[in-house]
Amino acid sequence: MPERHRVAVLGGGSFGTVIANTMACNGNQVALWLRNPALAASINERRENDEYLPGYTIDERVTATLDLSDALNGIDTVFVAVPSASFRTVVKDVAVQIGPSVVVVSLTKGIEPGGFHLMSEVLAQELPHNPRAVVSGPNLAREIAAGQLSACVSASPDSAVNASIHDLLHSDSFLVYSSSDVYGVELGGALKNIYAILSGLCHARDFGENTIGMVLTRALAEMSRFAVELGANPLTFLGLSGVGDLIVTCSTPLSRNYRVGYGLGKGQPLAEVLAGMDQVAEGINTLGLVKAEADRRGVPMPLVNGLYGILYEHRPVSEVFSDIMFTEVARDVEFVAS
Ligand SMILES: NC(=O)c1ccc[n+]([C@@H]2O[C@H](COP(=O)([O-])OP(=O)(O)OC[C@H]3O[C@@H](n4cnc5c(N)ncnc54)[C@H](O)[C@@H]3O)[C@@H](O)[C@H]2O)c1
Ligand SMILES: O=P(O)(O)OC[C@H](O)CO
Repeated sequence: MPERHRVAVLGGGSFGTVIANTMACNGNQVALWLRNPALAASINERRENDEYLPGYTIDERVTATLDLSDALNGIDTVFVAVPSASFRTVVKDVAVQIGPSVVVVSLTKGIEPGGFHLMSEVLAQELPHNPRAVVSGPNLAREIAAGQLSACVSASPDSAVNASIHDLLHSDSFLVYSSSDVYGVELGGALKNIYAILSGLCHARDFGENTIGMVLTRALAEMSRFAVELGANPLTFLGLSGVGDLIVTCSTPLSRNYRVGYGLGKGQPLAEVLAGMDQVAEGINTLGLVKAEADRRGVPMPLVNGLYGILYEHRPVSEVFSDIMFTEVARDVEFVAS
């Protein structure tokens, strides 16, 4: 297969690695930038990210590098796959090293701590002249690595940018759809992490499937309501990056956020659950940020408030669920039942 594009992926965790490899298998030359020399050597010499995706073979067209300038040299597109807490720092370094024609894509599903900035807003602030997009959807890295059929949504106001991302990423096992609703797509990916924590907690407490179905339906109502307040299209939440990602992340221990909730539901303190994870669970930070923003805007978020109470105010789970289901239900019933 002839070389097609030169691209960079920033962040050598599970998602950065699988997206880098997906593009390489499509014939593109991919620089994967990461910080861990041993991991770079593992990828370059043994074709394996032995820390995050052991056993997954990485194509020869992926070159791991510790040098950001090297990674960005001669590229037409850069994908950012670091946690939201590090996103701006990384993007600032990128901004001084790329020209205005390079397409910049966020793969990150979170909200910047210390304010309420979505990744698309950080990109607009730091790289105002570059074409930009976000990619989100029901995309468990391990399942993509296993070749399970998966699909994502590329969102940009510029259809040519969506087309270029489709060209890089789309394959027989990884389908790429397009949207112009950037906020809707990225908010779906960020907000569902909160409800994945809640779902993990419900599963740990052996709640029935009927109950969990009701909780997730309410979650969809709540996240859509919040996102619409921020300018998203409510219909986006009926698609892959909304309800699609919500279903996946709330259903499986492959999700880090679900695992956090499961541990909490089994009585582990939050600090202990997090100490046992070597990967980011974005929902923890997102929960506090969304609660503060919803309070500020006056958006009713009973599930967010309830989970916040369990995590940070030591409220008993049974008391919170009683409140959510019997006291605060009225405002969501209209949406859910219609
Ligand atoms: N893993 C998935 O299934 C998946 C799927 C879709 C989206 N995402 C999102 O992608 C983002 C990254 O997730 P992941 O699964 O790859 O996380 P991860 O925890 O597996 O890896 C994150 C990587 O970023 C690196 N990193 C952190 N701060 C950095 C910095 N300042 N500079 C350079 N590198 C830095 C870490 O060292 C690590 O290698 C998250 O926002 C996540 O929600 C993950
Ligand atoms: O492992 P999580 O909980 O970060 O979820 C991974 C992906 O976002 C699922 O689409």
